[in-house]
Amino acid sequence: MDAMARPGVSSHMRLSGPRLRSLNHKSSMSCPQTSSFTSARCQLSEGLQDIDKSSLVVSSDPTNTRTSNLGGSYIHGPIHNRNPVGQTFCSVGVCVHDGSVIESHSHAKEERVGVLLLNLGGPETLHDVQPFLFNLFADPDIIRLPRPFQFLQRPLAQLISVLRAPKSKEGYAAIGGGSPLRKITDEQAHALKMALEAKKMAANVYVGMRYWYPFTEEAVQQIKKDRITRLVVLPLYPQFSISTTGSSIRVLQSIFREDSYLSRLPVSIIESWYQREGYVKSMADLIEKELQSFSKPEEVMVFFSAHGVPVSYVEDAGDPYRDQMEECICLIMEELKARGIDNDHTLAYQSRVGPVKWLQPYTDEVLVELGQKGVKSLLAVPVSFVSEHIETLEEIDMEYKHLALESGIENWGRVPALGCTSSFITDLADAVIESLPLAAAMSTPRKTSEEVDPDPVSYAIKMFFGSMLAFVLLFSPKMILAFRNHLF
Ligand SMILES: C=CC1=C(C)c2cc3[nH]c(cc4nc(cc5[nH]c(cc1n2)c(C)c5CCC(=O)O)C(CCC(=O)O)=C4C)c(C)c3C=C
Ligand SMILES: [Fe+2]
Repeated sequence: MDAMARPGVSSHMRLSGPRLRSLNHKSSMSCPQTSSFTSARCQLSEGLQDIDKSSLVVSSDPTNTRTSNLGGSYIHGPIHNRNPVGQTFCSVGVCVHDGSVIESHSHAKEERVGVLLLNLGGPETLHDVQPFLFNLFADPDIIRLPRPFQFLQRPLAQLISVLRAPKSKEGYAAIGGGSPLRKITDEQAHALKMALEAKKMAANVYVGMRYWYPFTEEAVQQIKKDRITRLVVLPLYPQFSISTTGSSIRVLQSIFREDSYLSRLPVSIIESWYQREGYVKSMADLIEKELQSFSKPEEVMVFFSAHGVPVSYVEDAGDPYRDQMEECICLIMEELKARGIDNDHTLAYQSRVGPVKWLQPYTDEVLVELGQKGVKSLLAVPVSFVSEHIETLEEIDMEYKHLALESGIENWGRVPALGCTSSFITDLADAVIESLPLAAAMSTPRKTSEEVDPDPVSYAIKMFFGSMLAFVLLFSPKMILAFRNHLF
């Protein structure tokens, strides 16, 4: 894996702590890495001492977020005073700037602050589903092929997207014919802009999606047009995964290193923020409130369901996702315990795709097991994402609810996604303000000659042989078995 394309991954590997493996537990333990928000901070700074600074971009961060910039350096030391407020005044989604403000006569000290929210994106209509899936499977951070086979990426993506599309379309049809992600993310962007303004920071907030409109590339073009002078990148995933935040950051890096303005722009990336007190408390608030809807709240099993990733991401590629997820759940349960709520809880992983092994235990299997063990009341808590989306609205609310009730669970509830919850958005605004002084210019080198796009003839040859090989692979026994079992 390209070290430059994975800011912070090496540090996460070193920061990883012991794992929690028990399926169900009382929240009487202390969290593996941290026993309080304060100690989370100490852990992070200590972990940074032995990091290879040449390949690492994580900064010493007193803010309970893991922050990096796009370059190869990181900044030590205390946070300085908050920055001056931006000078561009445009509303989210419009971002038409007043040229007279933007032009170069502006005072040297004037900052135009931008915040770029990164998200996955989703098909807006059923017609979009297959091309959206193509974009997703064409991402080398989603299907990780060994180097010699990377030329197969696009033909394979084409095949898998066509084969997966009918199943995905059914799901999107069941939730109204498209993903709500764009609308919700725009609302979050607007709410964040307002929260920043309330804290006396004017900023443009942009939305950049990885696999559908508005694409990250479009958002970056707008950032350029608006002549933003300092940028905070905020992925809307609380925990870091190579497949989500990592993938979006890789795209950003490749855009930034090709552009002289962008490569000089001070940027700070908030890589993960699941440890932030505001996020943890907001999640605990939602759980506490939802527990009250049960007749016997203390008997309810709190069931955290996270989006899975293939095991190889964690075990071979050093994805910190599972460690961060476990620590996140631990922090939420500690917060609940501090409020006198001591329910049993468990963590499982949902949404596996394809014939490889994913993080376990699997949500569907655990639900059946819990039903068999006599659990009668269960509160599902989606924990890897902060908007409603297909996997909450269809997979959890329909498929898993049905399975749970069939398995003997009698009382079912589900915590809503955080969305625009004000305590959460306010905390994101704090995260942005805290990370702003850490922004530094990107300094990654341009593409090497090997990485530069090939000439059209060799591209056509590769595509032809790639398609043939993908076709052969597709009919291999493992793939046939996967399709039979509806794994795609
Ligand atoms: C933390 C969140 C997510 C991780 C990690 C993640 C990894 C991951 N996902 C796929 C395959 C698919 N994901 C799909 C949709 C989807 N995924 C996430 C989040 C994470 N994915 C979200 C929020 C969404 C929904 C977007 C929406 O439209 O609402 C889909 C498409 C839907 C479907 O067909 O199920 C696929 C496919 C892989 C392979 C992967 C890790 C390698
Ligand atoms: Fe996904």
